[in-house]
Amino acid sequence: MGPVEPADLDSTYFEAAARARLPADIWDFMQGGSGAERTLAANRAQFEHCRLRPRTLVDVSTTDQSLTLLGSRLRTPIGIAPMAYHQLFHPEGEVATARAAGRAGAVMVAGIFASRTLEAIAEAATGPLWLQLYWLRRRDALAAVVERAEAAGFRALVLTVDAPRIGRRLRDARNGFAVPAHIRAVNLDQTLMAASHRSGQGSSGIAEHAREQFDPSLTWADLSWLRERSSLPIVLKGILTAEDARLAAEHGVDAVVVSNHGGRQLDGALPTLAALPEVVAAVPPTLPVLLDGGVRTGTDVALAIALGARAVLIGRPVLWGLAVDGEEGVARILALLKAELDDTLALLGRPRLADLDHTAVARPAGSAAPLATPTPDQCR
Ligand SMILES: Cc1cc2nc3c(=O)[nH]c(=O)nc-3n(C[C@H](O)[C@H](O)[C@H](O)COP(=O)(O)O)c2cc1C
Ligand SMILES: CC(C)CC(=O)C(=O)O
Repeated sequence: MGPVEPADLDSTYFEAAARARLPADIWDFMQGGSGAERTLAANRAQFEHCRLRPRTLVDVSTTDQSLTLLGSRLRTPIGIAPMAYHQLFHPEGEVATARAAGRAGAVMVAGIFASRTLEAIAEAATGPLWLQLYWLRRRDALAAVVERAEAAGFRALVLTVDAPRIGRRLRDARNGFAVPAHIRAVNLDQTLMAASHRSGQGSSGIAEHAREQFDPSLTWADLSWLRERSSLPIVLKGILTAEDARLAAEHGVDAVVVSNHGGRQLDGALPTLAALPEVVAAVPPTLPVLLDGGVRTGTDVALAIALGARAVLIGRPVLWGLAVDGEEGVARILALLKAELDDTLALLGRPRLADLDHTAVARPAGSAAPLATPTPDQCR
């Protein structure tokens, strides 16, 4: 083995390196949140606030972070969150990301606004792929994408439910951000995407595009339309309350993602780690609950799993890796997070994911007292 690169010990290296490489408006689009960015900050603060309760004299000579999720075998509970337009960050776009996910044994959720075709992404992937959907007014276009995804071998549909319109992203509005003309959501008819490429006065192309093309009248009753069109598992992304978690279970969805869209939608929404326990408590134990938002270290992954998440999704750090070194950069970010989680499992005295339960988390933060059962306000 050669010398260890300092970069491979610290994901903040990738953040700084990505910032140095990216044009300011693309950096802002990626890194930013909505409004005063309170929820963006709260996602991180909640992880900082929680503390672990390590057990000792446990045999940790073997650690194991593998699991089965929606029928797919994964080598890690760390997956890639859906994000639009990976070619903003590297010319190979989603194809590079998919290769890196495969190398890590991680699930990748491709976005409906992917800049590479579903077929090219599927060809590059050696691990499971899911496809994220926004509910477009043009249901025929949505149905066509779903059909293509199924044919290409995608294994689940992830419907984003926290975006009837785009949050007030002030950085994008100030920058008049528009998706550059040479980067396209190639899986959709370009007449449906034109507004994304036009920068408006005091608004962004993506916000104007969503107003034009997203269907804000979507309700629970519409889920049956999607169910009728595909036999793939359906995952709802953007659940933050017990009420909606219960409705999701009642409507027969196959998994939910506790998410506030990385602080990019409703500013002031609660941080995902704080919402997680009530969502987990509201659904049957067989229904997988995932979490995203602010997961930056192996410790964060362990906290989320201990509080009931089956897996986590990573957003911005994947794009930092992609911007720095394409497939290799994403592979390095995923390898780093996996190595950190492996260390955490060993030092926490919980060598398998199944050993990680609420007794691994102190409550309230800083207190050593465990709880007999998890409560919605654990670690708040
Ligand atoms: C640049 C960017 C683009 C995104 N695009 C989408 C998208 O198209 N669909 C979606 O459901 N979520 C999208 N998200 C939200 C992510 O899926 C995820 O919820 C969030 O980034 C997780 O938080 P983190 O970045 O703090 O890890 C996007 C996030 C970023 C940063
Ligand atoms: C093109 C956008 C709707 C994608 C995005 O920025 C997001 O969903 O956060």
